[in-house]
Amino acid sequence: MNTPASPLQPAVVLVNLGTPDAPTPKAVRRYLAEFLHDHRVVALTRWLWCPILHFVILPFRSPRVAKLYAGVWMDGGSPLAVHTARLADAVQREMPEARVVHAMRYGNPSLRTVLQQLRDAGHPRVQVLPLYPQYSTTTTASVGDVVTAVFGDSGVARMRDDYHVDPDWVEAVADSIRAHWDVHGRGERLLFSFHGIPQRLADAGDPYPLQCWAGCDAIVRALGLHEDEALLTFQSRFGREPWLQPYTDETLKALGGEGVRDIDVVCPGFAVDCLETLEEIALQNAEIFHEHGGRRLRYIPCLNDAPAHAQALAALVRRDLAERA
Ligand SMILES: C=CC1=C(C)c2cc3[nH]c(cc4nc(cc5[nH]c(cc1n2)c(C)c5CCC(=O)O)C(CCC(=O)O)=C4C)c(C)c3C=C
Ligand SMILES: [Fe+2]
Ligand SMILES: [Fe+2]
Repeated sequence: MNTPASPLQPAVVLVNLGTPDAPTPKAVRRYLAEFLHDHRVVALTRWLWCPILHFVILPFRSPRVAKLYAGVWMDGGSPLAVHTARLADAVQREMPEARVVHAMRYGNPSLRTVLQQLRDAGHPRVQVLPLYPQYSTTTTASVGDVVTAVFGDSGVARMRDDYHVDPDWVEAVADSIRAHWDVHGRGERLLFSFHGIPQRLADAGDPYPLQCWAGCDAIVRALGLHEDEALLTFQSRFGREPWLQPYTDETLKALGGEGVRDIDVVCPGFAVDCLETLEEIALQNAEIFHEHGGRRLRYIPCLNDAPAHAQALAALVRRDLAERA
């Protein structure tokens, strides 16, 4: 937290998922252990899940995933950490009237610690914005758990649930796609790839897939695309059960086989670039597309700390704070 503290100001906390502190098996293991112990992420009973996690997933996944992180690591750290910090700085510049900080649900800076510091500093209003445009019990609700644990029902802290069809955000994403087309040219299709969740959770009422569809629809309309020019898929499967479909990798294989040569991919479920966009989409899925006959997969970066992104988020937070004034 690098902004001078003024307890009378409202505080704004931008929360992202979290990421390892280093691209090493040890740091990745520590991060995955915290992440995958969260009941919101894996709800299996602990006597069943803990042996699988401690004896299979953590020992085997950590060294493999550490190599993937090493391939996208930036000078200042993991892309998710660097871009989230820069985004918080950009929102702070848009909101001099508030103290804007960022926190991570897993890893550092720890959400619990950041919230405790803000509570102890006596900020009268704390507005929490999870950097997930679409609500999911696996992500947004987990942030809510920590907010409730720290602030209880004091009324000091409030959290926004989603912003998947916020007009400023939709326009910022659409503008970033247009700007990318202006510089790099336009592929035959625009594929929207969102992080998946288990299908079981959607069946139980998690609104996440509906919000992905609604947001995608709004962006497609803002771009004036025909329905058959855009596709929506889900990436980042984890475990063996069915996740939301269609899957991104399977769709790219099929498109390559159908003779589609150039494709653009955008990931509006991710506020900032991270392992899942820079490695899974821009590297792994680009290779899959090539292997199946595609020529070029152009990845359109996340909004990151673009001024339009910071302005859209600042406007959301300002509205949320005004409702409580
Ligand atoms: C954008 C929203 C996200 C949802 C919904 C989500 C659900 C979800 N994720 C896992 C398992 C993993 N996700 C991992 C990385 C990761 N996930 C998100 C976002 C969402 N996850 C982001 C932004 C990232 C990247 C973090 C980074 O450091 O860059 C990982 C770690 C990487 C790996 O081991 O593959 C796992 C594991 C589950 C199980 C889940 C819902 C049940
Ligand atoms: Fe455990
Ligand atoms: Fe994830």
